[in-house]
Amino acid sequence: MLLQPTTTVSPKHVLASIDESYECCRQITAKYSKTFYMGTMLMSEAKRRAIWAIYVWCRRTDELVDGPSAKFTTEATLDDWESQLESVFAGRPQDDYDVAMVDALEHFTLDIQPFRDMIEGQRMDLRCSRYETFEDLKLYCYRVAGTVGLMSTVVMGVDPEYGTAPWATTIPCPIDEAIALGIANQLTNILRDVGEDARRGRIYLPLEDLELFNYSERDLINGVIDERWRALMRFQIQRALKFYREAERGITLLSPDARWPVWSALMLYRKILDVIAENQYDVFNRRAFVPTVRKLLCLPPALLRARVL
Ligand SMILES: CC(C)=CCC/C(C)=C/CC/C(C)=C/CC/C(C)=C/[C@@H]1[C@@H](COP(=O)(O)OP(=O)(O)O)[C@]1(C)CC/C=C(\C)CC/C=C(\C)CCC=C(C)C
Ligand SMILES: Nc1ncnc2c1ncn2[C@@H]1O[C@H](COP(=O)(O)OP(=O)(O)OP(=O)(O)O)[C@@H](O)[C@H]1O
Ligand SMILES: [Mn+2]
Repeated sequence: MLLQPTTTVSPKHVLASIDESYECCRQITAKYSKTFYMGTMLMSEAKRRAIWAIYVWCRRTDELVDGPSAKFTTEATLDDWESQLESVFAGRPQDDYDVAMVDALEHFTLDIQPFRDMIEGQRMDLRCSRYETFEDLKLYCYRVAGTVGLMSTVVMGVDPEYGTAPWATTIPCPIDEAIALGIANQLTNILRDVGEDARRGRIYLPLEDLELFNYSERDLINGVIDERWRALMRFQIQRALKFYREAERGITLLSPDARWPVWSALMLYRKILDVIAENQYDVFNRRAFVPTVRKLLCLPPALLRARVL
């Protein structure tokens, strides 16, 4: 599936209908991410359609710096993509995929800022290939993934029950927890893809952490797996788990029909960390992969937690 339009849309071009556009977004979500698609299948129709539209917008943004034509992406490409985003928020779709986004924006009051922040995260990928400290990496993770948490939370909604307590003046919104789940997912993704990224000349693990474990950039590029590496990886996994724990606390505040999907997405993604450990931290030669059966096995415990926590 080609995610970027090949031609500029002329004013006379007839765009896809709303239903066609959502159907395209559904198919792309299903093709690119079984984990998130499975999560959306547990939501109401309106919510899941909006999440598919957002997924496709995020996937297209990511493809600009990560996809097959990434070598042609410049700052100007991202500036144009940001202009297209402004058009979508002004209710003017520029291509078939935008149609669903414009419709989703009519149903949910999404803020444009997280979308802009994600594009800024992609600019970081153009400008730098190393992160000195964890604080630097955390900003990157907020931009490319914490933002997804903010976007999704608006669609999923919070439980109105929390606003009915006599002392409550507003309904609490688990913003920090939503960002934490994005960061946890991104850290997991970074650990899974260490080898692939190194082959593309990119190191996301903070250099200060490499130094702490006396493991050099050269070791990483050569894929050296020894006790230093395993200790470094255990440290990274523990850090990701802290973000997952913070995220867990926010799920109870979400609208009841969103809790199961989010618990499932959390458990399914976190499983990747278990697989990395089962693979003896070899993220250089093998991709940590959670088989579909194991993913399905996560669904009943996720339901249980969604009901009782
Ligand atoms: C179930 C649900 C609500 C899912 C949200 C689905 C969604 C809109 C996902 C967008 C994902 C996307 C394409 C982002 C672009 C940047 C990127 C690639 C980020 C990485 C995602 C993983 O994708 P994948 O494994 O396919 O990676 P590869 O490209 O294959 O390498 C990320 C790791 C980020 C994903 C972050 C989230 C899904 C945020 C999760 C947070 C919430 C749903 C908020 C929950 C609320 C509370 C209160 C906890
Ligand atoms: N950038 C891409 N270009 C083309 N196809 C892709 C791309 N990314 C993923 N895919 C397709 O999507 C499928 C699933 O991708 P992936 O390896 O991310 O696993 P997944 O089962 O979707 O898990 P997750 O939901 O955790 O990402 C792959 O088999 C691949 O065919
Ligand atoms: Mn994927």
